[in-house]
Amino acid sequence: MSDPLPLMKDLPRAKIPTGEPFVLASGSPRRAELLRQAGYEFEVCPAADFAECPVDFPETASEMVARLAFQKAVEVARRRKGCFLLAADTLADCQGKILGKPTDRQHAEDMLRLLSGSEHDVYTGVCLWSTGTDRCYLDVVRSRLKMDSLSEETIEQYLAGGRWEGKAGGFGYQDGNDWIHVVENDSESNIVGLPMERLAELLEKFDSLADKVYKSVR
Ligand SMILES: Cc1cn([C@H]2C[C@H](O)[C@@H](COP(=O)(O)OP(=O)(O)OP(=O)(O)O)O2)c(=O)[nH]c1=O
Repeated sequence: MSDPLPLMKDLPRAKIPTGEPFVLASGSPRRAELLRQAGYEFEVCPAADFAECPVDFPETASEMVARLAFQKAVEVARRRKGCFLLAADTLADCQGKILGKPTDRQHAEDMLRLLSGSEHDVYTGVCLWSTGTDRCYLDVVRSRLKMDSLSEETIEQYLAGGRWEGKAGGFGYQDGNDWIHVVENDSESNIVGLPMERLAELLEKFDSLADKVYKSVR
């Protein structure tokens, strides 16, 4: 379900460091809306679904969002030359269980029941990549949330509204629910898919932070 993102006040914006066209390598309507609200000019070029392929080795939620953001950037960088790419990935982590987007309503319900009454973390991985100069930087931002214990009625109502679709952890912080609270790092934009404050910092410092994507072999 596509629902409008409430207006977020005072979202920061920074210059694209290389002057290349800015490309959002994501199909997330929330990420595009956040960039628009901050006043960025950009094109949208989502990564193919296979960029989110699963792997069979242990990794933390933080490692996984960094890897997936990088994979999405790699996939788009192959096709879109001479641009400044931004790719991202968002996951929730509750007691060591990593929660991505629910595959169906039952999956969303299972996630909500797991999160109900607990604290959990939301991680967003951000990959910035200047394809013209072949320099890249990866970062991860974490926010901690607490969900009240949800009644059967609340779970049923929320699932019936369909707003769980396409959202990591099966719920949207932005949906105006009074049962979800920020405990640490109140970057609301991070929770909904793109840490706008960190993005502006990374753009400002990109020239000193970023490194060649591959140093020796390409
Ligand atoms: C935790 C949380 C996530 N989300 C969203 C942000 C992301 O769009 C989505 C996580 O899925 P992602 O795989 O990070 O992104 P996406 O599939 O929407 O887009 P793409 O893969 O093309 O980049 O969950 C919310 O909207 N609200 C929330 O509270």
